[in-house]
Amino acid sequence: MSDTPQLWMRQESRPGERRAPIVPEDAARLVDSGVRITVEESPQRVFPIAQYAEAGCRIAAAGGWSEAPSDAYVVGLKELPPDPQELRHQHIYFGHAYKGQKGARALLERFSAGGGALLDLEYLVDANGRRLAAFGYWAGYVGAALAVLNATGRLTRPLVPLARTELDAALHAAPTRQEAGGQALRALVIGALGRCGQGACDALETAGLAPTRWDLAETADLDRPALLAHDLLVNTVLTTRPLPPFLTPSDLDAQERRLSTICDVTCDVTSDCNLLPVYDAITDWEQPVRRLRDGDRPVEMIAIDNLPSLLPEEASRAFSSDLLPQLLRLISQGDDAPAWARCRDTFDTAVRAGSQESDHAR
Ligand SMILES: NC(=O)c1ccc[n+]([C@@H]2O[C@H](COP(=O)([O-])OP(=O)(O)OC[C@H]3O[C@@H](n4cnc5c(N)ncnc54)[C@H](O)[C@@H]3O)[C@@H](O)[C@H]2O)c1
Repeated sequence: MSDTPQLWMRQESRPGERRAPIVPEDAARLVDSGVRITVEESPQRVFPIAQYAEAGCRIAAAGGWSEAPSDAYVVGLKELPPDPQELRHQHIYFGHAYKGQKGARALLERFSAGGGALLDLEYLVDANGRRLAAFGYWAGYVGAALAVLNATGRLTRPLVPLARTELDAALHAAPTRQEAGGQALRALVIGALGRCGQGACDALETAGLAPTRWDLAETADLDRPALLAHDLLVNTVLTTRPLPPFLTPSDLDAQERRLSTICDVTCDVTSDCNLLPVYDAITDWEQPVRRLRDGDRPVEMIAIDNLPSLLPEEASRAFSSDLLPQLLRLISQGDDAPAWARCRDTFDTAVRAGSQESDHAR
């Protein structure tokens, strides 16, 4: 028997989450490379369990990870269930535990209590701090698609996960050229050179539009009238420091405004970094659109923070393909592999900071 650690892909416990961090084709590649993988059964995952079995994975019951061998890396995407309280494994997923989020301290304490560790996928970065595996492209694609469908009166509610062919068919059918008094819709993507931005531009092109593309150079001296002269705005900017906003509430009352649908893919609504302080809460699959201005010139906002989950197959494939080489390095080098060492350092720093805060509080 091999003494190298194994991967254990758990079931996602969040309702409606159909994505997987490792798709069956990549599971087969890992198995071919000598990696042992156990995959939990899941009624909601978009990839049938049989495909993982065919790939050579061992199959386990949903939730079986808590009994996995201690050296197994437990791989997932979204939050862990509340039990077991003590976490003894190394967990690879999006923990959202380092920015003071709700429940962050309690989660880190669960790891400390069990001797496990969080290898947070958001902090799996290269030497320049660039994310190595991310869902951005499909987030931007879906966000821009929803904006088009909303602006053309084609958005159906509630939103449900779908295949790209269905979404693209809806985009092809959307009357983007007849809207706004017979003129083609004018769409602007800010952050167009980034992952989400590229996805957004591609979705707009699929809908027959030629988006205006702005990134850092174009917003350095913001031309707000030009911004307001677009029907659709898709914001995909990533900023980690507060900057002057792209829009303020008074801009929505401007006479010359053409803007009628905004999709804030970035969704920094409650943070100091929010570049669109014209709304105060995200929207969701049940109620994807919020009206910011009524009357004959309405403005509507879409701000959904789990956009890639709406295209689970494509989003999973892209993410898994990014993650695959990193998993191979993890198995061969452990967390000595530079990217995983960075991840582990981020966790250790957060745990130390948490225990210092607790000491001060005593
Ligand atoms: N809503 C969702 O479901 C969802 C999913 C994935 C990512 N996101 C969020 O989307 C955002 C973008 O993610 P990404 O992976 O595309 O990031 P990225 O780093 O690939 O791209 C960000 C882009 O923003 C540009 N930018 C930064 N500051 C700017 C400014 N002031 N003006 C114009 N452009 C500017 C950068 O140059 C870059 O091209 C992040 O905040 C991320 O958390 C949201």
